[in-house]
Amino acid sequence: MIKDGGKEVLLDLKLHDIPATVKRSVESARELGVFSLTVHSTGGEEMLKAAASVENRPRIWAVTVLTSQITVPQEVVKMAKLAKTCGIDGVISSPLEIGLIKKECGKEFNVVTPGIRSAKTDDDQKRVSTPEAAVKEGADFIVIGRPILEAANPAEAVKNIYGSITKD
Ligand SMILES: O=C(O)c1cc(=O)[nH]c(=O)n1[C@@H]1O[C@H](COP(=O)(O)O)[C@@H](O)[C@H]1O
Repeated sequence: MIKDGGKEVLLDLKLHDIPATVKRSVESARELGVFSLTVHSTGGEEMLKAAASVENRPRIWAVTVLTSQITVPQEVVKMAKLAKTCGIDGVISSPLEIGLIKKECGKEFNVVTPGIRSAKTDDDQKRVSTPEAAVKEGADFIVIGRPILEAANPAEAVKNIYGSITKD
């Protein structure tokens, strides 16, 4: 239905399982025509390689360290490098590590960033930054949930965020 409307689907299941099961899941996602899907980089080298080995597959992005966890940038970069070595197309990381990942893994390696907050909030996200900062650092995609879903006027919230990232 979404595809029929000309839109792309991110299947955010964060797969984390034995290599054979993850491979089968990627094949199923391919049959559904999804644009991209997520796996946990902590699933390890064999799992990541199995996911990446599927032919004509959706784009795969590996979660480095969840944005709800406190960590150091070096740990995030370590997971990003592992994912890249295994043939994964990019990573999910917080906006705070974008520059470092791009520097270490190259500009073509996708960086997708949740943990986007225009103002300080008291929720579970620990490594956050604004939409403007994420785009400026080179994020390929930004993921924004509650600041839109829980806004009094979600359409207005989207308009404001879009305005903030498209002004020069
Ligand atoms: O893989 C993800 O999408 C993801 C990874 C991560 O490290 N942190 C993270 O928040 N996400 C997802 O991004 C979305 C962020 O939502 P909000 O925190 O409401 O903006 C949620 O759907 C999370 O599941």
